[in-house]
Amino acid sequence: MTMRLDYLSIFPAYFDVLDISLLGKAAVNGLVEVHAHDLRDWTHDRHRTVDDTPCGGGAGMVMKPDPWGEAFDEIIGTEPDSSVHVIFPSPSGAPFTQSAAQELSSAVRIVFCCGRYEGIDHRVIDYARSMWTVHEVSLGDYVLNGGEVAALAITEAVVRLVPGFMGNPESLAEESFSAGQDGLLEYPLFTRPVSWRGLDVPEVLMSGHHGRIAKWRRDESVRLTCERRPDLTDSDFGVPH
Ligand SMILES: COc1ccc(Cn2ccc3ccc(-c4cc(N)[nH]n4)cc32)cc1
Repeated sequence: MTMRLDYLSIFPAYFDVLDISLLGKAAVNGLVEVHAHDLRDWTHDRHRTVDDTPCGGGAGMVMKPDPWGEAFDEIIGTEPDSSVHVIFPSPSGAPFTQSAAQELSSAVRIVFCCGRYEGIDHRVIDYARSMWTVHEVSLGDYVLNGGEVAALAITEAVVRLVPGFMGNPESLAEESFSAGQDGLLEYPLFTRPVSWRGLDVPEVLMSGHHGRIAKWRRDESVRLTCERRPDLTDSDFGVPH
């Protein structure tokens, strides 16, 4: 099953990068199909205007609804279809999580609507909600200039979970935030040389004693999680506060 990804933006060149590395390979393997579109292709004035001043006043500019609606008609269609997932990155969106990425990895179609300026006329989101499955998502509590970088991050988080994408699916189970780690941060990783600039690999990892290695790794995950992400330590996970 091929996943179709569409990107609507006034900077479609942001998505040229999707031809590189793993994502490029996935596209070649037919796992994903990527289409980037310039929102200005759905404007009709000489200046290809996509923005206007906010109703009710306020600073900055708001993206007009018209180009979005015409782009939707052409790219997605005019019939409702709940199997189409439309993602609006937004500073006021719900936090994007690994479980959201997991859910989206089984989608047949995802359309990323990348806003700029102060954002998109809200009726665009309301219209999209009446037609498709809409997700307004934030990448985190920091401010970007537009939705493109967020769309790239979400794309990578989702596509790497598509069955057949990762060469070694076992590696997915051991990662931070994956269910396999009980919601804990990943333990520190080491490889050869065993001694490097006076810094040595922890002896336990060279002991060949799998039980002790597993305990060291678990203890390190708990220590790191308590130190850096107390919000992840919850009595449900049995991790001490
Ligand atoms: C505070 O109000 C703001 C309103 C708009 C903007 C610029 N902008 C325009 C579209 C757009 C889409 C996503 C994001 C974004 C997402 C996250 N996690 N941070 N920033 C930012 C975006 C900045 C701030």
